[in-house]
Amino acid sequence: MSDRPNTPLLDQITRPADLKRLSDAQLTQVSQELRSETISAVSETGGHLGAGLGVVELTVALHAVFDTPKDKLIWDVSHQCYPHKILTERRDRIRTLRMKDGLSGFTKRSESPYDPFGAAHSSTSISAALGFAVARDLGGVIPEGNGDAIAVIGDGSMSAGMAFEAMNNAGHLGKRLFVILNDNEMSIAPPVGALSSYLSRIYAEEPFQDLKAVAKGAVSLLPEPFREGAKRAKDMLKGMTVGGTMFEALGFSYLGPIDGHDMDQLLPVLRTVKARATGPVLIHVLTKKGKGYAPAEAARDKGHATAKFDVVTGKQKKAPSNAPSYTSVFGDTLVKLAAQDDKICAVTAAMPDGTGLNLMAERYPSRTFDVGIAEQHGVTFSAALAAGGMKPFCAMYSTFLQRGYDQVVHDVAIQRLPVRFAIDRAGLVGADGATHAGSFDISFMTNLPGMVVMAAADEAELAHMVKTAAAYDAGPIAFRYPRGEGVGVELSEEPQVLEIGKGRIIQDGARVAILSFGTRLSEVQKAAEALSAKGITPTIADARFAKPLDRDLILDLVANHDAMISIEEGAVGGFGSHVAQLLLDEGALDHGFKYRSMVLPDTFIDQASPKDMYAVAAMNAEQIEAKVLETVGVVDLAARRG
Ligand SMILES: Cc1ncc(C[n+]2csc(CCOP(=O)(O)OP(=O)(O)O)c2C)c(N)n1
Ligand SMILES: CC(=O)[C@@H](O)[C@H](O)COP(=O)(O)O
Ligand SMILES: [Mg+2]
Repeated sequence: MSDRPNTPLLDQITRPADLKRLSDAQLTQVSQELRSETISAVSETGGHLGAGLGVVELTVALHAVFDTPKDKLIWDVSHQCYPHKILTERRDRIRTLRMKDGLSGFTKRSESPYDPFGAAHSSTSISAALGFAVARDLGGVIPEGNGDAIAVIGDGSMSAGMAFEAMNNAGHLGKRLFVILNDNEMSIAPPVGALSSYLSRIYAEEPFQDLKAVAKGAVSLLPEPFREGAKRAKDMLKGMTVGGTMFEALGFSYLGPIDGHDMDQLLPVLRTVKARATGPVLIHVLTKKGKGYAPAEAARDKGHATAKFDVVTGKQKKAPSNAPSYTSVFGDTLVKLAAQDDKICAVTAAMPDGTGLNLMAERYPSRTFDVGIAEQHGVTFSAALAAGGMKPFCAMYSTFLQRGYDQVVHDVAIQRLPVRFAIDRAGLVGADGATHAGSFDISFMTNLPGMVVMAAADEAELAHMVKTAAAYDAGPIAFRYPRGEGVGVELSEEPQVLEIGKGRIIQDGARVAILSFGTRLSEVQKAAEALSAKGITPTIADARFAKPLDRDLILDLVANHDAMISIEEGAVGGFGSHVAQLLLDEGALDHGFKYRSMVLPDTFIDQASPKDMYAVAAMNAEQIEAKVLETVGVVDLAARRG
């Protein structure tokens, strides 16, 4: 290491092996520099700031003690991985985070060998770590080698069933495995539930300052790892919990709680477990989300996610909005309907603000339930609320509803229970990338017998669909809408109840019909304007429903046009596939009628702006225009040659 004064130590770190040459005091200095670098980078890119700031010391300590990438460091959700990326050969690209062709905002196997397991949905890390540990012990061979497996999981993510399924299995198998429980007493919103209270009680029973003093005393016995003192420190730390913990009951050794911002505690404890552990160990680390950046620490969400910002003031640089977000239209409409109907209630899985249910929670707290990160439970809970005579709105992001799919089938659809699924973040979402894209819900919901599936073309349509769902008691019903702002249409005072299975004509035309499902409608309209200059006026229809399909509307379009193109913000197997099935069943394609569908391509699309992602998917106005020209056979040869 350079002895040059004032040279940031971080400038001398390219990869974790470089940390091994530093003293403990220098590691503390690296942490400070890493925190500044993280803040500086996220101020330019926007993204998940608070979680990363909370694990800066932990990141340095883990990389200093363990031997990544041979040892497998697995970040749960991985929204806290920016400091990890800086230390693992990616500092030079850290200012491209979440951008097109830049670094992913999450861990990603294809990006780096230091990311042994990708994530972005929560609570998968313990299962993954256990899989690596078992593969190691069975002699699995991979280029980086198979060392220790370490899962870092937050208190919010620990509330999901999957984490406990993994703990249960790990405790039974008894493999050497490390779980770091990063307890910052925050999820995106303040954490909820009995587990959260339990974790607080673990250290509330002993004043934290006392524990800290004892822990410090214990670890001061450990000038070097692997000495006799290590065992004593371990025993002392373990002995601090009164009467054992639920983790011990599950077969883990429990260590802690320790202060996750104090390198004098983190380093010796990690060295101790690395040297001594034989089975599964859980290390309970207390941290602060947003640590070390006052605007994040002061924010309601502790800086969970931010737009680009000014580092000095913390002020976020957001583009002014021209229309309300779909999320807020959903939240506002639901609150209005709940005022008229006391059976309306709402369920969110740890996303009250993200789904707009914060509005419902403020106005009707006794009818609003945040179940924690527990989509499976949230869906079944909603099913039984419906069975019990309530009108539950189960509001989830499309991507997270995937986790509750068996419950949608088994508990809701088969029993024909009138759960109202409000599916937010439908379609391509932008900077969060492929893991968060809402690509599959049209397919997986329309495949279910008895499920009604709607997509809003704009924010006014969304309000109608919320009202339609509230009025529909015959079985389950779902409506989907995208992330971000509406298109700026006027919202009616009184939303309407739509007729189930009926679409609407937006524009009458000739030769070709465009049948839109969802918010591609505005792109279709832009394409139609460009086409009119070329002498083509397509008919435009908004299907509103993918299930049941508006057969009359569709067969009428077939009867009066030479060709039809459907478009939806979803993968193959959804709306277009159901339309194709109808046309086949009706023999509508037997006589040369041309039908084409525009769906998301059969690839996972990397992060970029939604517009750029839809360009990759070939679903923006220009591409719709090209599809129409191609379909009706008026291909602009000059443009093609150009
Ligand atoms: C299955 C799933 N549901 C919801 C989310 C959205 N989400 C991302 S981070 C987060 C909070 C996680 O809290 P915690 O694990 O305590 O981490 P912290 O942000 O506090 O570091 C949530 C709810 C998700 N990523 N995955
Ligand atoms: C990490 C995670 O899963 C969430 O924080 C997600 O990034 C939120 O997305 P929205 O910004 O669309 O609410
Ligand atoms: Mg947390």
